[in-house]
Amino acid sequence: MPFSGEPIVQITNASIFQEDKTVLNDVNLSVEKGEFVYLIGRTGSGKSSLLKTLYCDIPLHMGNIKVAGFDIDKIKRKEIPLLRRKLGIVFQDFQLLQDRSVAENIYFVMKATGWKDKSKMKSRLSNVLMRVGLGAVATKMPHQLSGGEQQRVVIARALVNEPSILIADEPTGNLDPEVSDGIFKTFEEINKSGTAVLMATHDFKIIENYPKRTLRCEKGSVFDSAATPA
Ligand SMILES: Nc1ncnc2c1ncn2[C@@H]1O[C@H](COP(=O)(O)OP(=O)(O)OP(=O)(O)O)[C@@H](O)[C@H]1O
Repeated sequence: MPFSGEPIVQITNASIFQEDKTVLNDVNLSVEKGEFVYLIGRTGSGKSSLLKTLYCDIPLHMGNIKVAGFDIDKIKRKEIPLLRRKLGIVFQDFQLLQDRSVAENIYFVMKATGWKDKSKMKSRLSNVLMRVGLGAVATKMPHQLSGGEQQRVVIARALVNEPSILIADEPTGNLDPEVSDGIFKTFEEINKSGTAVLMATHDFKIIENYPKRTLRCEKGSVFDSAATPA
């Protein structure tokens, strides 16, 4: 697939920290608009730390990172919600509010990101649920859904503001293989409609079945499967 324009993620000479410890050194990579990239590596190799730095959950102390047009090294506190509106973030543990219905979970994010018009909210709700293959679940409570369905709701919630990139941290980590496959295909569908996906995963079945460019965190560095050997 041809990619055009400025990358959606551009990392230049960045070091990734956890508190005062360097987790990854001198990271240089980019993710193009509309690209689908895996982030792999052993437990503790720095995948989550790298992703968290991209959405400003961990501060960037060294280097430059540009995400969806925002300079992460210069970003002001008040701009962080604007950045996050351009990103869809999906975690392993579904992080749905358990005391609210599916619709209320999604409306919660809409309200927090400035949506006001009730009829537009309603139509966006059915649109995002449809995109993840969920029909009549809007009034259900999270505990009435399977793990796979809950993860679909999380993906739907992440799509509310039409993000340019989905950042997913082990999105299939807690699911059975067949369910994982279905969730993965949902990410692929979303990617086909133009949203870039950066997915940290340990799920080697998925990587084997759906090979893509892979970034591997190892011994403090990130290796890119697309890089030409020196
Ligand atoms: N909140 C934290 N405070 C201090 N150190 C942390 C914190 N979270 C992670 N670390 C450390 O940072 C390093 C990288 O962890 P990170 O969670 O980024 O790895 P990971 O590759 O995502 O691992 P996993 O696959 O288990 O999620 C590890 O040495 C970890 O112990």
